[in-house]
Amino acid sequence: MGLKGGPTQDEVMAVSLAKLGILPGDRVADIGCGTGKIAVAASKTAERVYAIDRRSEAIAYARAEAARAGAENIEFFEGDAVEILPDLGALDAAFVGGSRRLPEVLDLLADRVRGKIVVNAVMVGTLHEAIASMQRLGIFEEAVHLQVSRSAGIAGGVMFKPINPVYIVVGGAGCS
Ligand SMILES: C[S@@+](CC[C@H](N)C(=O)[O-])C[C@H]1O[C@@H](n2cnc3c(N)ncnc32)[C@H](O)[C@@H]1O
Repeated sequence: MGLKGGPTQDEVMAVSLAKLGILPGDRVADIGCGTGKIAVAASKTAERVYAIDRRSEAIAYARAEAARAGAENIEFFEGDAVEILPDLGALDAAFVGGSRRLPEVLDLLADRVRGKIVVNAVMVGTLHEAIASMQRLGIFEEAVHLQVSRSAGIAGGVMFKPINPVYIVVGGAGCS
């Protein structure tokens, strides 16, 4: 794919979506939507998905991916999530793939999300920020370290090649 940062690896997305537990009728935010991969996957179950990214090239890319997938229930927002979230109202779940201003983003989500908040972190600093913010807000549930290796061909045989490890941080029950 031609976009810096993403797409989320299939196995990481599968665990993240399982932790989000999106239900039919849900309103879901994908914060830092990048390629739109999570937004498109969430749109298959959710009623409405709000895909937010501060980079115009990410929004353009994600829009094209959504059109290709025939996903008509995704609304796109270009800008920082901290500026956009206050206008969205209540949400049922939120996926956070972007780490800028993470403590502020989590403050806003804790007030708005009825269900789960799932953060994907690649950097240890982001992992710490996510856990510390969720603990401060009283919404921290668990963190998962996901290390996946995939089969790859070698000299007529099969070996396993690791993909980059990802931390999946889960929070919830911030707002009722
Ligand atoms: C690692 S990429 C996300 C990958 C995406 N989940 C995918 O599957 O393609 C992180 C994205 O988050 C965006 N981002 C980071 N912090 C943000 C914020 N506070 N508000 C909006 N977008 C943000 C970046 O511009 C970048 O496109």
